[in-house]
Amino acid sequence: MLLAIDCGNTNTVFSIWDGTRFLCTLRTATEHQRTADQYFVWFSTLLGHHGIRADITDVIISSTVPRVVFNLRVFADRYFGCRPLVVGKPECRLPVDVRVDPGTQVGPDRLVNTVAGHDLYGGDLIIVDFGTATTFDVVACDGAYIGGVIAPGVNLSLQALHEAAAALPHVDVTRPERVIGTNTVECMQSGVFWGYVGLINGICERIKAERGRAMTVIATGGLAPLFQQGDTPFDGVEEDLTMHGLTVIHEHNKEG
Ligand SMILES: Nc1ncnc2c1ncn2[C@@H]1O[C@H](COP(=O)(O)OP(=O)(O)O)[C@@H](O)[C@H]1O
Ligand SMILES: CC(C)(COP(=O)(O)O)[C@@H](O)C(=O)NCCC(=O)O
Ligand SMILES: [K+]
Repeated sequence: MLLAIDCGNTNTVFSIWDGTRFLCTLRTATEHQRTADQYFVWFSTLLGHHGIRADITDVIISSTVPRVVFNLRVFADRYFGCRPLVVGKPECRLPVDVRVDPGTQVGPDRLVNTVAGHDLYGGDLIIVDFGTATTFDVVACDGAYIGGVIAPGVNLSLQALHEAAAALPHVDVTRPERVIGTNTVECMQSGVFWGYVGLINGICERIKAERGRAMTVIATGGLAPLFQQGDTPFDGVEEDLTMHGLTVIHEHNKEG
């Protein structure tokens, strides 16, 4: 069985793939100090709690935080006796091209999303991923990653308002019915939600105009379903897009 690990700047997600389906998905905060032993205590406790017996033989990691990779490598080696595939490292081959400026380091999560999007949808794509940052990945019809957009994440924007302005509280993102708020919380929620809807629409329109063609827009990340309710141009929402991409990349590396 494959253990796929997707480490973002906020959360790290572990999923066990048995070749047909994901047996479970576990989420923990990303902390670079966490040791291999700490990962294992947490991981094995939760598997026990869910009554899952998993015979893990392979591990694949995508990490937007380089410092956590060392301990995740030790975790794979010590507890599953395997050398993990790490997306973005030269030994991990991708089934798609990456066409960006020479020397550019593309976030591995964006490469994984590209592979998954191309596998599931084909064609020209825009992939919107709501993480710590909100990223737009542009995928050509042959599956190549050809660039994109990085915008501040939704929660990061709300957090920044709260931290920078003494009178603004911490609020959660939600879809306000009206644009005009009649109290501070509603005003902030409107600014972030409807502001973000404008950002998503505007960027997708401009990408399509720049490419001069129709494109399929896929959204992923925890907040994708929320924004689907806001006049956004999503043709599909795929909550497990990154995990799917990790299984495709693992398979591709096994093949040859
Ligand atoms: N379903 C959800 N509802 C509300 N907020 C969410 C949801 N899923 C994730 N978030 C928030 O979105 C932000 C980004 O989370 P995540 O997608 O895990 O980012 P990353 O991949 O960068 O670690 C975090 O602040 C997280 O708490
Ligand atoms: C843009 C990101 C910070 C998004 O990461 P996330 O929000 O998933 O933690 C990450 O993909 C990254 O660090 N990228 C490197 C720069 C680039 O992709 O061009
Ligand atoms: K992510």
